[in-house]
Amino acid sequence: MHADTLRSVVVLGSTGSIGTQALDVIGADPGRFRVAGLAVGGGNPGLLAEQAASYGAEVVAVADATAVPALKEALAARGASPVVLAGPEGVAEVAAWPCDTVLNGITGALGLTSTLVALEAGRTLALANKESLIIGGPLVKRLAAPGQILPVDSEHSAVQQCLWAAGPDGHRPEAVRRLVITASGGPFRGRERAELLDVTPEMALAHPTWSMGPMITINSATLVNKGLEVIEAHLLFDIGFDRIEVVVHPQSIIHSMVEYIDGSTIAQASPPDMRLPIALALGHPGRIAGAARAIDWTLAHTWTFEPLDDKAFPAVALARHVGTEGGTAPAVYNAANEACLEAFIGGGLPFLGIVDTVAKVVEEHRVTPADSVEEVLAADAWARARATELVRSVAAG
Ligand SMILES: NC(=O)C1=CN([C@@H]2O[C@H](COP(=O)(O)OP(=O)(O)OC[C@H]3O[C@@H](n4cnc5c(N)ncnc54)[C@H](OP(=O)(O)O)[C@@H]3O)[C@@H](O)[C@H]2O)C=CC1
Ligand SMILES: CC(=O)[C@@H](O)[C@H](O)COP(=O)(O)O
Ligand SMILES: [Mn+2]
Repeated sequence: MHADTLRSVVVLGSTGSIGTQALDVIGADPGRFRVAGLAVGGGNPGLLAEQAASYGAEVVAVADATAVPALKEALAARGASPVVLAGPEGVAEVAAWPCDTVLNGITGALGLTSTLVALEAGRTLALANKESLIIGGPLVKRLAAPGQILPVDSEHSAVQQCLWAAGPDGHRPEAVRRLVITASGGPFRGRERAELLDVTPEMALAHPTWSMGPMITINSATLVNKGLEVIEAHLLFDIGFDRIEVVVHPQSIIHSMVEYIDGSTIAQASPPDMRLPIALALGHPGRIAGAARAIDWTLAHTWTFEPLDDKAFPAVALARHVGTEGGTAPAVYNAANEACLEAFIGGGLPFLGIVDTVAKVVEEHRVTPADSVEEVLAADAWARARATELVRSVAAG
């Protein structure tokens, strides 16, 4: 590929699970990609410096300004001299840095500003940070031109591929009967509610099929991740909640499906490896050869499907409820969950308390429109504070 066809990429959250895999994809094809900028929280300045030096980033940012001295020292030791920015404003500046594609691999609601800034700057947004779309909802959608957001989340990348595979006619909304989103079921699949009483963070962090950051891993255990993904699918593909189904598929090989009105179902299948959806979003509209391993059809293997147990795992039904309410409701669901995760990891809330508390916060919330960032952030702040109060009152007995 000629140098002027190089695609420049900004990777936000470059030291995390998505970020490091994105750099693997980029590094495997230096004729296709170059790294324009990197941004992180600041927990691992040494790794950020190493990435900046290896990939020749023009700019790096750490959200936590106290990490700057260690970062500068590590950069100097590697002979790298990118522009160094700090604080949330520094991260936002990297999100708007001149480039072709911004990959948002930041975790949680913190990723909202970057999503908005990248879209406003006109960049193609490879979106792993589902939370920003879910909480920003109409705000994010208003900013995004058709095709400007490319999903990185494996299920949504799969749906996108199924829609593309069906050709121009299959992509028409009236041709689609429903989307079927697959869920691994997490480490506690098959358990009843009573069997979830003494689940520890260590147990919840043991995902059966994917290796991911801690927040999404625990969200997979509670099925909150699948709830968020149902809302994400509704927003990305403009389809009603009554036409989005969840099916448990423990092997995580079928990443989702589209059922058409004529009874045909198109599914996307590949071994669980995020480098495939990342490569697809970064390389779009091309496919990157060897981005991930394909299924080995010489080995005997079985794919199974089962219904979701909504009694033991009510998070998906709750997400459908907040998604249907719209406005600030999804932001409240997400923020209450993030606060509860922190409490669970810190030992201050039992596993079942996570979704129970989110449900209480959602019930108390008076939904308002989410037409501005301020409205979304106010709902987010209220939900975190209320969830924290409820957690404390439970702990106090
Ligand atoms: N991991 C996966 O396989 C998948 C992840 N996703 C989604 O992708 C996103 C990232 O997940 P994952 O990679 O697992 O998470 P990780 O926890 O592994 O990584 C998060 C990254 O975000 C950085 N970060 C934290 N705070 C900020 C901030 N304020 N500004 C900039 N960067 C920040 C972290 O830096 P530091 O460590 O310095 O704090 C780290 O680099 C999530 O939204 C998740 O739901 C979706 C599908 C699959
Ligand atoms: C890899 C990915 O996209 C994750 O969101 C994954 O789907 C989590 O697995 P669960 O199906 O267990 O939520
Ligand atoms: Mn997913």
